[in-house]
Amino acid sequence: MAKYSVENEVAVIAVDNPPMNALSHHVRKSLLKYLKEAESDEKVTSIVLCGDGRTFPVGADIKEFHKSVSKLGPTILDIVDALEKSKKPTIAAIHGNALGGGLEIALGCHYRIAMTNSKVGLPEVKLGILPGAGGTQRLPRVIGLDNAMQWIAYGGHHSAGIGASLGLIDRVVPQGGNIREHAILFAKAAVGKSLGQRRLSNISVPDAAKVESLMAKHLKEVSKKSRGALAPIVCLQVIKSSALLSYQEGLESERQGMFTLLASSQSRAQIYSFFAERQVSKWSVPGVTNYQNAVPMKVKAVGVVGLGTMGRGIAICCLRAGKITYVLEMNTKAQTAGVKYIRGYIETMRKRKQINDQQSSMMNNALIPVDNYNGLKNVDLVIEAVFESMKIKKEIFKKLEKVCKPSAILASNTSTLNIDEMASVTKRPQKVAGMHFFAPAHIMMLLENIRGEKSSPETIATIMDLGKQMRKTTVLVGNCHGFVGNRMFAYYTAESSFLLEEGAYPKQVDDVLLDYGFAMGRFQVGDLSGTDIGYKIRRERGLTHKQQPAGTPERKRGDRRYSPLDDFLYEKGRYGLKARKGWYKYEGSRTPIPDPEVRKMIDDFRKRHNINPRHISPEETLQRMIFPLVNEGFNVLDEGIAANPWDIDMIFQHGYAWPRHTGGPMYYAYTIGLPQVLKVIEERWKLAGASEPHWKPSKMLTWLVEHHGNPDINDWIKLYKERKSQPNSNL
Ligand SMILES: CC(C)(COP(=O)(O)OP(=O)(O)OC[C@H]1O[C@@H](n2cnc3c(N)ncnc32)[C@H](O)[C@@H]1OP(=O)(O)O)[C@@H](O)C(=O)NCCC(=O)NCCSC(=O)C[C@@H](O)CCCCCCCCCCCCC(=O)O
Ligand SMILES: NC(=O)c1ccc[n+]([C@@H]2O[C@H](COP(=O)([O-])OP(=O)(O)OC[C@H]3O[C@@H](n4cnc5c(N)ncnc54)[C@H](O)[C@@H]3O)[C@@H](O)[C@H]2O)c1
Repeated sequence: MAKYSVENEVAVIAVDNPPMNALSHHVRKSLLKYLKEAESDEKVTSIVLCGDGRTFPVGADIKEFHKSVSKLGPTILDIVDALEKSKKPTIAAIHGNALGGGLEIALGCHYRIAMTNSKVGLPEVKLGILPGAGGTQRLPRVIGLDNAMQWIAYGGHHSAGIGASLGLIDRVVPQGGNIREHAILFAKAAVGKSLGQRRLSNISVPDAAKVESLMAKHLKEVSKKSRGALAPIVCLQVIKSSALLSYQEGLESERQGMFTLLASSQSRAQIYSFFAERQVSKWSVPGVTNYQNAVPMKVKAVGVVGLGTMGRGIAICCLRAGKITYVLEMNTKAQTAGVKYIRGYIETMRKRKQINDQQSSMMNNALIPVDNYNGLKNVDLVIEAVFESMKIKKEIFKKLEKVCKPSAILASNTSTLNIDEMASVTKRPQKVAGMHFFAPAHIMMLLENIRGEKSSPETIATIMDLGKQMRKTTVLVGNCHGFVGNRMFAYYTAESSFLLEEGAYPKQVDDVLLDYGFAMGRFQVGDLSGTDIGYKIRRERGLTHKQQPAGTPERKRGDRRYSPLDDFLYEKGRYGLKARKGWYKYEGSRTPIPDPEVRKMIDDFRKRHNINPRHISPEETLQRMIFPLVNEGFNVLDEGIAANPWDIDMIFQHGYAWPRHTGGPMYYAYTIGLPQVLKVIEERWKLAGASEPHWKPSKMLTWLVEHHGNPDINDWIKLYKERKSQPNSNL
């Protein structure tokens, strides 16, 4: 709804649709009604449009997309038109965020004023669509093509100050000011002034002459940054029309572009992702606790043990979240290097103006290096990030148990190991949990939090809350080897090596993944993270080539198929980018170059095992990489290790850079259709047999297909768990 009042001859229309004032159908109806009322009321000389509560409208109601209600008029464009055509000056008074359709209605207004801390932007591209209420045609007319392409194709949020510097915002209201009062005064002063040039559809695009070169520049950038995504490209094509066509023709191109994008599976996947991101914070442990009733502990001070690759990134996350951060490292050199790295990073943030001088000195003061466990006696929570060894981790947990106050939570950043086993050496298993960060910890958005068997509701609530304070996409999962992400990802990695054995080379596999939309292929990522990481994990599990007793078949571990190619690579000192050689070689830059030495290693291996290499199609490559991972995803859901398919999808989008426009592995399977996915898995299972158990069709997947075909992803858990809970379900 909207609220209407007239103050001092100024009509004030305030959108009132909490929490974000989205422009839902009922809001659009009421907005247009009040606009007409203000227009026809002779006592009204000007009109202010604003948002009640937290914010100016943040755009269309995303819940209405792909539903019949979206087709009900008036549209946002009808409102934009009415605002622009008004004979009385219209002023948008922005506080909070003016995003998407919200900014488009502000662009329909003759003037825009904004609170200094407000944000503006057209983020539709992130939903796989484009600004569909004239934004692609009006924004370039105010801020120029180059800026508009940048804003729309990347969907960023920009400060009011930046907006003002580009001519989008006519006045910035300082902190503490009352936006509504300022807008009313502004509106009074605008009465009687010519509105001709204030109607943005009347003016031309300032840098229209540069359209071709700008188009080439931005197309190149988006194809690199958003590989495989349709929306950024369609956005650019439609913005181009603003420079070459009339406003009306440009609008038609916008309409066509919107139809194309709305009809694509990508927009559905991205809208799913928008809600999934918010859904994961509403965690629940069925029958035990959930986000609404568990109360987090207050965490003022955190300890980080181990200051290697992960520990330093984790410490930065803690400092950014305002925590006093004690860091303990056993190796003096590593301690000095780690502290230097963290302080250097704080300084970089300051130089980039991500933090101010005061914040920088607060963070520096909050970083406290200690050289023994006693130094951690006052912390509320410890995150252990030492070598991936159960023995070492248990020793550390025993020490922490002794020195830390009884209320302190003990968390491990282990990527694979059993949290309950670590908890078992303490007297506080209810206070033990996993906090699995992804490398680099201060950059990657994912935090996979692991609840142990005995973790208390307070412990779970605290680690989830801490993730939120760190602004991470924080997903709660259960305890098992590799948890959700690494457990599923192991099959993706394993299959990639099997593909090499059978006929592919690293670049061939990586190219397929790049075409799918990954920013990097599996072997490029392996080189970037370091091939030693996987090796150490395999060594901890006794799997590596060198650990096997004489006579062990090279391609088997127990009765399972195993590819030793990754071990051979490591044993040749090819540790990845840091060694300037891994699956690829690197000559002076980070560009991966296929290396004949690796090719020879693979060829020799095939010869030794009498493998006749065959051509492997891109389709088979993709299915072999992704479908076992999806199959394991269903096992993870079946076991309750992940609560929902979108939890898995968020883990992969934010922890493994899975392309957002596919929605994630589980949503992708849904897009393809579960029956088709199962068919391929079953065929492969027949071929591979018991030595490749990751192809054994998941019970949950099989049941869903047999009984429901391709049910809505939102119903998977409900349908399956209902059936599973029935007696004699055999599930
Ligand atoms: C604004 C935010 C940055 C705030 O972040 P914050 O972290 O503070 O809060 P949350 O993100 O947790 O949000 C709280 C709560 O609100 C829900 N919510 C937020 N935004 C919307 C929204 N736009 N619609 C619906 N619900 C919303 C959110 O889900 C949370 O609730 P939950 O229960 O899930 O916890 C941040 O919220 C944010 O980034 N929001 C989205 C901003 C955005 O993307 N805006 C663009 C929207 S798309 C758009 O505006 C399109 C326009 O160009 C118009 C296109 C017209 C084309 C016509 C074709 C078809 C059809 C559809 C109907 C359109 C009507 C029409 O034109 O007539
Ligand atoms: N590197 C990754 O990509 C990644 C990602 C997620 C999780 N992890 C997990 O994080 C943990 C750390 O991994 P990393 O890559 O940072 O390892 P790393 O080898 O870079 O750092 C580990 C650090 O711990 C220190 N250390 C070892 N024993 C110690 C002790 N008893 N007390 C204090 N310090 C000690 C070492 O000196 C070293 O500096 C592992 O459990 C790993 O599985 C790693």
